Amino acid sequence: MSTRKHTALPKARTLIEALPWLTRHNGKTVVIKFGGNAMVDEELKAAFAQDVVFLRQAGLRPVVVHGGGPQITAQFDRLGLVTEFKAGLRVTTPEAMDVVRMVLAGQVQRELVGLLNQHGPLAVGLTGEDAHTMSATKRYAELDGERVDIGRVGQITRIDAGAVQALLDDGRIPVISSIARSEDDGHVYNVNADTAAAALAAALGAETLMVLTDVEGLYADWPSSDDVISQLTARELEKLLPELASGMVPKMEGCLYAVRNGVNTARVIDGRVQHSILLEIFTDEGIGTMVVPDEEGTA
Ligand SMILES: Nc1ncnc2c1ncn2[C@@H]1O[C@H](COP(=O)(O)OP(=O)(O)O)[C@@H](O)[C@H]1O
Ligand SMILES: CC(=O)N[C@@H](CCC(=O)OP(=O)(O)O)C(=O)O
Repeated sequence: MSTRKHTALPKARTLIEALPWLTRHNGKTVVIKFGGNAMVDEELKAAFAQDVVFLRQAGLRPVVVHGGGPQITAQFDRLGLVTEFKAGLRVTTPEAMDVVRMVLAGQVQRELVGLLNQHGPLAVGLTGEDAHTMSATKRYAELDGERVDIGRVGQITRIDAGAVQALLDDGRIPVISSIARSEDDGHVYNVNADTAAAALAAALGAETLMVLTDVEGLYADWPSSDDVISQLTARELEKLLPELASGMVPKMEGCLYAVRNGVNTARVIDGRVQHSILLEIFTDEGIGTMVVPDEEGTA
């Protein structure tokens, strides 16, 4: 009996350590972007689902916005079709849009909803099309100073967060695919998932935007070094933006947009580390890169 008590004590301490964080975050909305590159294996995806459900049961209001770039590319491969990116955005013909929509809404979103719902009737999947959650107009890519037509790629013009708020109020976990309804015509647009998550976080007045990816955070001098910048202000990030490359660009632009539009912190964290969400929310040692608004920072 006494041995059992003794071995259980560290567990109680761990729970107590989380108390100030639980108090601080109670009732707060957290938008979590789960990148396609972070969905490495089944175990990680299951741990992701556990973390999100944990947040919900601990009194937070988590919202998941998911990507699926590698999964979309794999589907193109299976179909024997070629797909290309320009300035980090997928060239999306109307036929390609069908594939993007099928993979994001029909495959990746369904899988995440299924994993979350193993813990109860919690997750509800939707795309930005549903209830006009995300509206967009055509976005062009900038290549060597030239405007390039990349098809049905959208830039978000409006977020109607009503349906997402209603789901949160009902105790659900919304899982959202980055597809937007078109303001221009009756069709839909492919939206980068980082951009979609940032826009939604701002519209929801979220406390935190958390972007899970396949690196430890923002590297100061990528690819020469893997020193992670643990914290920076919006102004510091703005100065760094022109030097960033590839997939980090929409992530950091999204973080900047979020903190400049009412979100308290925006973080990029390593989705390959199991339970990285819990480590980031409930401990002092943040594990990735945290962007804070100017007035709270050190710029
Ligand atoms: N400064 C940087 N710090 C970290 N990663 C960077 C940086 N610049 C570019 N990257 C690249 O960005 C990638 C993450 O973006 P992306 O591949 O789009 O991921 P996701 O599918 O999670 O959205 C990293 O794997 C890395 O190759
Ligand atoms: C316009 C554009 O490029 N859209 C992305 C949408 C998915 C996405 O952003 O997925 P990750 O977060 O996994 O990169 C695409 O088609 O790949």
